[in-house]
Amino acid sequence: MMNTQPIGFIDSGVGGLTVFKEALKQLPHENMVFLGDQARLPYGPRPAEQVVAFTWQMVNFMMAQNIKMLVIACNTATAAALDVVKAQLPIPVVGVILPGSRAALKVSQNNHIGVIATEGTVKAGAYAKTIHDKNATVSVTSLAAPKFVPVVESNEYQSPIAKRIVTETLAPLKHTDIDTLVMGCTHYPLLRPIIENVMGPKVTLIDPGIETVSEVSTLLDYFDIANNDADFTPTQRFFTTGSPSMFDTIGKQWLGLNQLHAQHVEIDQLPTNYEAAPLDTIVVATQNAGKAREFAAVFESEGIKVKTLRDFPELPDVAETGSTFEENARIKADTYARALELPVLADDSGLMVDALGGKPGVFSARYAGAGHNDAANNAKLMAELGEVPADDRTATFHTTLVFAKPNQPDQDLVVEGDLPGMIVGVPRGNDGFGYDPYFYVPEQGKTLAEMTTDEKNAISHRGQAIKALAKVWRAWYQED
Ligand SMILES: O=c1nc[nH]c2c1ncn2[C@H]1C[C@H](O)[C@@H](COP(=O)(O)OP(=O)(O)OP(=O)(O)O)O1
Ligand SMILES: [Mg+2]
Repeated sequence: MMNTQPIGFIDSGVGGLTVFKEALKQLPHENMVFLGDQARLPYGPRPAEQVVAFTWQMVNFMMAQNIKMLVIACNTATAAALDVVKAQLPIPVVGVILPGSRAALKVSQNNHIGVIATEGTVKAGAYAKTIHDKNATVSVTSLAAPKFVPVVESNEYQSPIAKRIVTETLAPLKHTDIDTLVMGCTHYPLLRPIIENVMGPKVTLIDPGIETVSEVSTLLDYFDIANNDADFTPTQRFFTTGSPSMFDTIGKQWLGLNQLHAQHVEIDQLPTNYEAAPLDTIVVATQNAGKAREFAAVFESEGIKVKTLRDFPELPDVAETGSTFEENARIKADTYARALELPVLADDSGLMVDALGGKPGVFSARYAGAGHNDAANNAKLMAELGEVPADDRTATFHTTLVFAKPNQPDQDLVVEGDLPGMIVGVPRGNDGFGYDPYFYVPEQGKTLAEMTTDEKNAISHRGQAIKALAKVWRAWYQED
């Protein structure tokens, strides 16, 4: 797969760059976007509701960058907002606390883990809770280190001041027997040499960022949204709500880059909650103009535009290799949903003639051979039916519709519709497409090609399937 949508990283400031640095290492082909909310840091002392509101503003900024995955590279924001953001965003969201807790549990020998973090993270008990969920016998000692973030953000993290602050702050932990210390704020790994020095060799430091990026990597594969093109040279973009010059200085140093130009952005007017983009377009994975017209007639009457594969000429064809309508519709919907990163509706349909043992069925489009040629297909149908008497020419048109979301291959929505009728020996009517001129509907006294699009939709296999879809798709669309 070649998915070049970026991965988004958000933090209150430059701390998230410790996670970003790890991502550069582990995910060398991914485009990435970073946002630091430096104008409003530190997040640590703020009330949780405010951290949630600020986080949504960062998330909304990121969603406008068309990201395929979000990393909350901030422990305070993870503690306050991960659950709600994860529940509402249509893309995968990763926080830092669970991966950090997992790493600490793996390392600790004596089951006594220390955590240093911001006041917000400590107050929420985020690490203690997550660690105890996994192993209730472990004891966790948490300590707030509110002075660390300002030291890092002012680019003093290698200075004597930093040494003094770290030594003073960590003093209470020196009297414990912790053998593992989680750096529970993404700013802290910048202070790692000093923290290591103060805590001594018996304490192993945990940088949750490293484990977080491993989880990101796993999820990219799981959702099949990684960019696996080894020749691809990715770009990194950096945004800050504060001053780009300070960001650039620390960023270049920490990431070891020669060039780094962060762009200043304002996000405080963005919404503090998430509103899914209103659905105004449905993509139907079809090359068939006749089908497209019928979908458009239904959806456009509800104010929804219909796009088809003709609007995306760069997309490759897929082979309809299934042996049922549903299999083929799934192949079309799933493949194009993933390629477009959008929900996609596919239609697989066909004509089943009783006197021909249900043929042409799933082979309706290719009845007379490869390619789409309605005239050749109809000629073959007439030839095959030969002298079969009019009364025995019963047939059924069938449609299976599959609606697929890009990130949830197991949640495809499937509906069907059937229309019984008769195959006539002489074509009638100029509307419709495919086998329509030969498909006679006794109740209407017309072939499908003698009906307007609306008349056909009112009774047809496709029209019925769309009606079944109409009852369920909005709820399905909004589900995770
Ligand atoms: O209402 C219909 N009225 C007349 N003919 C119809 C109808 N519905 C399906 N049919 C015929 C057309 C095609 O020969 C085959 C569907 O094949 P099927 O693969 O689903 O569609 P397709 O290849 O034309 O377009 P695509 O796969 O890009 O959606 O059955
Ligand atoms: Mg087809």
